[in-house]
Amino acid sequence: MTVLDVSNLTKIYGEGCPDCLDLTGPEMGRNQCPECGSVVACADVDFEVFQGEVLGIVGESGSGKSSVAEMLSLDLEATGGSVDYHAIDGDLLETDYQQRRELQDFHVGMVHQHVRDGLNLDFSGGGNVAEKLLSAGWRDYGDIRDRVRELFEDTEVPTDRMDDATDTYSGGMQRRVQIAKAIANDPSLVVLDEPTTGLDVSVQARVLDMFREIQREQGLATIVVSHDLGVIRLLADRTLVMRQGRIVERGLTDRVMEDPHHEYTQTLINSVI
Ligand SMILES: Nc1ncnc2c1ncn2[C@@H]1O[C@H](COP(=O)(O)OP(=O)(O)OP(=O)(O)O)[C@@H](O)[C@H]1O
Repeated sequence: MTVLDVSNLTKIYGEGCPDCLDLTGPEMGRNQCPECGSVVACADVDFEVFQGEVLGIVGESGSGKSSVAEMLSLDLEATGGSVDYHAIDGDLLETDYQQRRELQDFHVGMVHQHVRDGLNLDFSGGGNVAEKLLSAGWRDYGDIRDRVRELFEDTEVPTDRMDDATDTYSGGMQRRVQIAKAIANDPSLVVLDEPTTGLDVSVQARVLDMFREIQREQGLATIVVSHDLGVIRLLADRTLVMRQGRIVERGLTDRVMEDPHHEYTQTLINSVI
């Protein structure tokens, strides 16, 4: 089942002009329009995401990955395009404020690149997850505690730390709490933006393994955005490669990694071998 169908997704920072799209992109070697100075973060981005699959988006810093992720998690307004989303049977980009809140509360879980964008570090870890349950209508204190405990167990956060302030948690624990919060209301889509930023290598592997297990068990449609090919290789079934705001290559992750067709993908892969 198709969860998300993205067509011509475009984000331009700035006023934009009729030449922006023609004068930017990988062939032009830039993402800033020389005519008007606007930055074309991404343009003409097309893809589908199916239930139970992980789609990876990889590219170097500035290629437009986060802009795509934030538009799909409804944290950033798109300049153009359409996103058919099965949960609302319509265009995600045409939703009003109320619908967006509802989608973020129930249907789309986001794990932000920067912990501070996803968690209130002054709240307890449990409080951060409880906040997400409260916004979805949970009211009974005991039920909320039980659900938070269950989510902490699933994401391997020590339950005896539930009531401690989140800023006393390790980086890996904070990332796990973000994942617990993202999946709290059984969303149909989870977006992970650079899920291992700031974690050391052994912690990265444990967080990714834990997420992969939950993702498989729950059949979550997931988009994972990373500059790190190791993260993409470990999580993604299919991969899109972005450069200067455009998709330059797409395919099954194994194929993209082992037999990259585009010169840029070959350079990316060679740079980590
Ligand atoms: N608020 C903004 N105003 C102007 N330009 C922006 C803004 N946010 C992002 N950009 C520009 O848009 C382009 C794409 O940025 P984006 O963050 O989507 O890329 P990215 O691939 O996720 O990079 P990173 O991994 O470094 O976050 C970059 O050139 C960036 O400088």
